[in-house]
Amino acid sequence: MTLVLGAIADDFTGATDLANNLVRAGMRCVQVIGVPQADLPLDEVDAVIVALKSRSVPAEHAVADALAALDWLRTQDARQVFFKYCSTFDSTEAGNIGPVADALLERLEAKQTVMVPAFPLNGRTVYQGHLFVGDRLLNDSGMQHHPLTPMTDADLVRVLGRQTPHAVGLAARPMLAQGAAATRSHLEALAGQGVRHVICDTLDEDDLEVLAEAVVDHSLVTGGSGLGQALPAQYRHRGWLAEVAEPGRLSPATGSALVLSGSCSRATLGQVAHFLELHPGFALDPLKLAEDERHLTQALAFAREALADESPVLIYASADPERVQIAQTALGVERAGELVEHALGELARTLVDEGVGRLLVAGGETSGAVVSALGIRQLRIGDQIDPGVPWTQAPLQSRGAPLSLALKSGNFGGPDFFTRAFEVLP
Ligand SMILES: Nc1ncnc2c1ncn2[C@@H]1O[C@H](COP(=O)(O)OP(=O)(O)O)[C@@H](O)[C@H]1O
Ligand SMILES: O=C(O)[C@@H](O)C(=O)COP(=O)(O)O
Repeated sequence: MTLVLGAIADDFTGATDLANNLVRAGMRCVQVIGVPQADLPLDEVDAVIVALKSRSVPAEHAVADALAALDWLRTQDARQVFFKYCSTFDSTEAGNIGPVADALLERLEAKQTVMVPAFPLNGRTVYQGHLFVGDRLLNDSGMQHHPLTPMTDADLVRVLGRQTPHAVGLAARPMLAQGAAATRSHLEALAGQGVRHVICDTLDEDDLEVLAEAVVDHSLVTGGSGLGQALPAQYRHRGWLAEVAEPGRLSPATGSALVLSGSCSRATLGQVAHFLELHPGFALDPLKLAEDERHLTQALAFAREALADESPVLIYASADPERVQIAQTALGVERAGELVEHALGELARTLVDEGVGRLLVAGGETSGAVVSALGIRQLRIGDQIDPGVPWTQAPLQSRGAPLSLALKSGNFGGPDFFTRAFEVLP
C-alpha cells in the first residue's frame, strides 16, 4: 500500500505532537519508535511517524538514523516525507536540523525544502525569519536555558546558516500574503538561485494553509507540527485520503496514574508546582543519583506507597536553571541528563510492571528514555489533552490491557496539565 505521508521526528514528544495534528485533521496514523522492522503490519493507515531520539546526539548519528528511517519509508512508497523538529527549532551549533535536512534532500535527489517550525496554536510564530514564543523572541523565552539545546538566537536564517554549507533563504510574510501560487513561484525562484533551505514566516493558520498548498508536491517538507494541521486538506483535495469516522479512538484506560518529569522548561516547572499543591511528589536530584543508588530506591519506595493510596504520583527531576547549572557543572551536561533519564526509565519499568497503567511523561528526551526503557515499539494516537499533546496507547505484553501514555513536550500544556490529563482520560 502507498503511504500518503512518512514522517521522521527527532524526538518522541515531537512525533506524538505531529501525529496528534494529523489525526485531528482526519488522517489515520501510527507512531513507531525507531526504524520499524520490515514486516510492520500497516493496514489502513495514511501516515507513519518514525520517532527517533536524535535531537541532541552527534550530527553524524542523527543523519544515519534519519537516512535509515527514510529508506524504510521509501519501501512504503510514502508520497511525501516530513522531517519534524521542534517548534522552537531546538538544535546544537553543529546541528542537527541542517545536516539531517541536507542528507534527506540528497537521498531524495531534491533541490530544496521549506523550514516551517511555527505552531501558532501554541504561540510559536515566525516573522522575518525570527521565531517568537508567545510575545517573546526565542532567545528570551526560557529556551535560552534549555539543559541540552539552549537557543540563544531567534534569527533562524542565521541559526540554520551555521548548520549547513548551503544557502538559506526566507519566504517572508508579505510574500505569503500573496497566496499559494506566488509562494510556489518564490520558492522556485529561490531554488533557481541555489537556495536549498527556505525558512518560512508563519503568523497564523492562514499562512499554514498557504504554505501547505504551495509545498504539497515537494518530496520533502520540514518543520514543527503546525504544517501537519494544514497538509491533510491538501492531500484530501488530491483524493489521497479516505474519510474516517474516528481516527483517534482508544480503549478505556486501566491502572494507577504516574507522572514522570525530566523537563526543566518554564511550562513544566509551573505544572510541577501546580500538581504538588494537590498530590504527592518526589524530587530526584542528579547529584544524589550520582552519589548513591539509594536515592533511586527511595524514589521507588515513595511512589509505591503513594500509588497504594490511589492518588496520582509525580516523580520529577525538573529544576530551575540555577539548580540545573549546579548539577551540570558538577557532573557535566551529558552525565547529568543521563542519570536523570536512566532513573526515570527504571522507575517507569518497575512501576508499570507493578500496575501503573496511566503514565504521563514530561520532556522530549525524557520521553525517549522512558519509552525505550518500557520496550514500546508502537503508539496509537487518541484524543488531545492540550494542543500538541494527545493520549496514546501502547500494546504491552506484560499487561493484559494497553498502557495509556501521554508524552508532553516540555513547553506545552496549561498549568493544570498534570492533573487534568487524568481527568479527561476515558
Ligand atoms: N535537575 C536536572 N539537572 C540537570 N539536567 C536535568 C535535570 N532534570 C532533567 N535534566 C535533563 O534535562 C533534559 C531535559 O530535556 P527534555 O526531557 O527533552 O525536556 P524538554 O522537553 O523540556 O526539552 C533531559 O536530558 C533531562 O534528563
Ligand atoms: O514542536 C514542538 O514544540 C514539540 O513537538 C517538540 O518537539 C518539543 O520537544 P520537547 O520540548 O523536547 O518535548
